[in-house]
Amino acid sequence: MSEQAQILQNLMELLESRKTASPDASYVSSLYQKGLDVVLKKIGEESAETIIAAKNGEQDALIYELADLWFHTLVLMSHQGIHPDQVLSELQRRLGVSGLEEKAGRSTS
Ligand SMILES: N=c1c2ncn([C@@H]3O[C@H](COP(=O)(O)OP(=O)(O)OP(=O)(O)O)[C@@H](O)[C@H]3O)c2ncn1[C@@H]1O[C@H](COP(=O)(O)O)[C@@H](O)[C@H]1O
Repeated sequence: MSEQAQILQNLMELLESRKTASPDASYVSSLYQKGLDVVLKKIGEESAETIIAAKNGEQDALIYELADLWFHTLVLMSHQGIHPDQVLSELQRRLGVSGLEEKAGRSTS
C-alpha cells in the first residue's frame, strides 16, 4: 500500500473509532453526535471556503481548504458506512471513459 493510501486507511480507522468516543474529547465524535445535517453543513462551508481560496489564487490556502473539504467528506463516508475504497472503485470503473461519451449515453438527461 502506498504511503498516501495508508494515510487514508489510518484516518478511516480513526474516524471509525470515534463512533464510540466522547464528543467532549473528540471533534469527530461531536460531529457524529450532532448528526447528518451538521456534517453536511460543514461540507457546504468547506466547499465555499475552497472556492474562495481558489478564486483568490492562494495556493497554500487552497491546499488547506481542500484538506478540510476532503476530511469532512471522509467523515460523511464514515457516518454513512461508506469506505473510500468504494468511491475509488467507482472512479476506477470510470477511468478512460470520456465524460462527454458517458453523458451522451445516458437514457435521461
Ligand atoms: N484531519 C482532521 C481535521 N481537519 C480539520 N479538522 C477540524 O475541522 C474543523 C474545521 O472547522 P472550521 O475550519 O470551520 O473551523 P471552526 O470554525 O473552528 O469549526 P466549527 O466551530 O464551525 O466546527 C476544525 O475544528 C478542525 O480542527 C480536523 N479534525 C480532525 N482531523 C483528523 O481526525 C482525527 C480525529 O479527530 P478528533 O475526533 O478531534 O480526535 C484527528 O486525529 C485528525 O487526524
